[in-house]
Amino acid sequence: MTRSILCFGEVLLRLSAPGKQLLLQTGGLEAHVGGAEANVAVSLSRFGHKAAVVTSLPDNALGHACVGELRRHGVDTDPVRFRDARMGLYFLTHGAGQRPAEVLYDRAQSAFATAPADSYDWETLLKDTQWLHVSGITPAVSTEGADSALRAVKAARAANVKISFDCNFRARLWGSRSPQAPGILSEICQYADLIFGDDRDIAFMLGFKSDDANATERRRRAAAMAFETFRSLKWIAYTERTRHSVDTQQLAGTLHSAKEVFTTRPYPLQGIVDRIGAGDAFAAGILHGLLKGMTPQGTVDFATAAGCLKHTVPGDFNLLGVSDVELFLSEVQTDVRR
Ligand SMILES: Nc1ncnc2c1ncn2[C@@H]1O[C@H](COP(=O)(O)OP(=O)(O)O)[C@@H](O)[C@H]1O
Ligand SMILES: O=C(O)C(=O)C[C@H](O)[C@H](O)COP(=O)(O)O
Repeated sequence: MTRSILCFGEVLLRLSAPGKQLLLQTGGLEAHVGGAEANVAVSLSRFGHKAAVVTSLPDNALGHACVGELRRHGVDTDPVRFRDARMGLYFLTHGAGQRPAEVLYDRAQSAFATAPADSYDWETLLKDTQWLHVSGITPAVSTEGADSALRAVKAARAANVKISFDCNFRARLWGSRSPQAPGILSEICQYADLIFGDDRDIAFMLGFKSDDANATERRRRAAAMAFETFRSLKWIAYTERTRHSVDTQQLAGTLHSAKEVFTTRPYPLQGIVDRIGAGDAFAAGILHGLLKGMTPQGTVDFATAAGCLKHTVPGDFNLLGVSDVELFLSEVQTDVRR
């Protein structure tokens, strides 16, 4: 049976301070499996698609526990490679009120970051696959990651597999390699059918100043420049977050084709439980719509609803299914379903 999507990237163990506590305030840490690309795979699997993850993990209890967690949510982990190297971690302190969330990475020299680019046999891995999903985090983690991501998208293009790329800019990961970032990210975008990225990502990659005061106009101009520059590109999608505080925000979604723009209304987000992974939930929603042949408006509505709902689920993964998203979109007011 054809696989809907292969997601390539680092699977991370996330260690977070409980509730709204500061890191190590009371000594406890909650563990969740995460990582941008794994989040997309889990969400698509929960939406009923055949999703697989390809990554490199340590050949120890941590690496095997991560694989077990992905499998629990129906993700195919056969392509996962195990190596004798460390687990990539990130520490998270949730935000509250006027205090933003804080991510502390501890992933240098991880099994994924040090995996040589020839660790992955893309020709075999991409067989019978409709989409490859990669993100800008992989080239940011190491030169090996950058080489691997480029090899992956080139192989996907050669095999006629569609390419989804989430720009996911992470300044703290690029570090001293940041001058190389625009060149590497835009080379990957040359192969992409679908990009998740807004005007900031596009301006950064193409090296222009995005200074139009009107945000909508700024995003539309940037998208037009991306369609002109990246010749394989068919879709650009992003969310727009309006922050009143860390706990009270609004989220709206946009999907551009080369000729048209589809947007949603801003949805209020109240009592946010966990905002990490909302971008990945949105990405999975867009991919779900494209895989299902939904209309562009239906696709961005579904994706934005999925992104909103992720804010209610603790952990990196959006574990909600299609019926949960449809209930959200129906705007039926209920506090208990029974
Ligand atoms: N310094 C930056 N340069 C270029 N793009 C950036 C920068 N910081 C963030 N971005 C991009 O802006 C977009 C919004 O980022 P962010 O506000 O962190 O929200 P989200 O969690 O929805 O990705 C993302 O697509 C991200 O890649
Ligand atoms: O930063 C990384 O390297 C990670 O992969 C950690 C998180 O899982 C994703 O960053 C979630 O990203 P959002 O969906 O944009 O909140």
